[in-house]
Amino acid sequence: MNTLRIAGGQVLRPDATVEDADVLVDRDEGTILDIGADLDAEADETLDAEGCLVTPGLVNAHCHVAMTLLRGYADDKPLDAWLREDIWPAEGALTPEDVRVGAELGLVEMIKSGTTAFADMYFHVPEVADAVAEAGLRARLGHGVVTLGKDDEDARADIDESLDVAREFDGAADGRIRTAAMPHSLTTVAEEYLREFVADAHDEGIPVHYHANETTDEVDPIVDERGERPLSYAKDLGMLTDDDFLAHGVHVDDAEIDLLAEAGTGVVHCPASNMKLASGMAPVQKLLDAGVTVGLGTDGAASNNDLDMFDEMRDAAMLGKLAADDASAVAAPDVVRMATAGSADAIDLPGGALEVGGAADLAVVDLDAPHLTPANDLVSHLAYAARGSDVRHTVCDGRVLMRDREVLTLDEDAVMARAREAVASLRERV
Ligand SMILES: CSC[C@H]1O[C@@H](n2cnc3c(O)ncnc32)[C@H](O)[C@@H]1O
Ligand SMILES: [Zn+2]
Repeated sequence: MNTLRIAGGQVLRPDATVEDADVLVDRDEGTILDIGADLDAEADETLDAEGCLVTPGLVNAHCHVAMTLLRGYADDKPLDAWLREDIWPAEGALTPEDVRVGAELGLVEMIKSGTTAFADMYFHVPEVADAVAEAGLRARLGHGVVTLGKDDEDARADIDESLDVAREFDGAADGRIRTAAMPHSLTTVAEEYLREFVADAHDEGIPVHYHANETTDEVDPIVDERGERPLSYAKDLGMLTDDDFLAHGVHVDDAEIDLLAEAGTGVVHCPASNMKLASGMAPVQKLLDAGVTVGLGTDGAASNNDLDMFDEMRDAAMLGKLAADDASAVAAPDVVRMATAGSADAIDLPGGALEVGGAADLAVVDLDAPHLTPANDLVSHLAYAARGSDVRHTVCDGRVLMRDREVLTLDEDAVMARAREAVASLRERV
């Protein structure tokens, strides 16, 4: 058996306690063999975790990873204008190679900030999947479908591509890649297509992921035209099952929260994107109180503007308190759970907890920094004070993806150089 030992650190356990312990990993199986203070087995490789906190790898449950190329491309606009005036025209000019390098750039950023798994909605998914296979993370990938403005033939071709991609890539990269069918939203895919698309996906056991209840501009027309709330419409369309997960859920009323809790549909909270686009404040504490599975996501780097899940935890805690008008709402252990087990649960991928027999997906956070001193409460530090740049080592599926801040699976400098070139060329074309 080929083993890895993460030695000399403190370990964050699923019950949010912290203990002095080593973590022993079976690299062949990609699982945790043991966690404890007195492990005497020799290991084939050791990662030094002295002065560090070993946490589950962070799980970014909603992203458009190749949008790193559009970071800073268009800021300071609301969602609809931002998409229509800037983002969609630029995305129309992206080549498969652009998406590949954008994805690689995002994956380097994720590895460097302790993220080991993510869910992604984009296009040119084969290129994203190749990049994920090389980088070594886990992902749930899907082709995002928009039928708005398309004729019937193009709309059906987009849906077919989403289903084909979901079939073809499920289980790729030694099982680290899973898939979903991804209608973009309840307003950008017409009802006549949504109903059939969702039924076809579910018939084949493919989960569905979509944006929902993100802005009032999106919610109000649904209510006006149908006389029902968006998530009642989603339920009618069959898109509210416990395999499905939606992004945002900002403008949800109490009845919709009950629908989510009853159905077991996951909600991915994206606080930075919601603040930047001024979309609104999701009622996260209410969702948690109702028993809804809540994960955390960055959304794309063009509306965030980074993929750092530590930032996201802090934003979620701060915004959750404002939304609830209660400083005790969305507390540190809640956001850490959302960024780990909550997200893993929402997108149904392994990871999110450090436990014997579980996935060896972890981040080693170096605590030897002024902003993490003194170590009064390490869960508080993860939620409120730590940064992605504090991550020293990242491990996914038992494989070391970053050691002492050196990314081992992708060439960081080369990826950045290719991304700069791709964007220079894109800017000439758009
Ligand atoms: C068709 S692939 C996915 C599609 O979603 C766009 N997108 C990025 N951020 C958001 C957001 O916050 N709400 C809705 N849609 C978003 C992305 O640019 C792609 O076009
Ligand atoms: Zn999104």
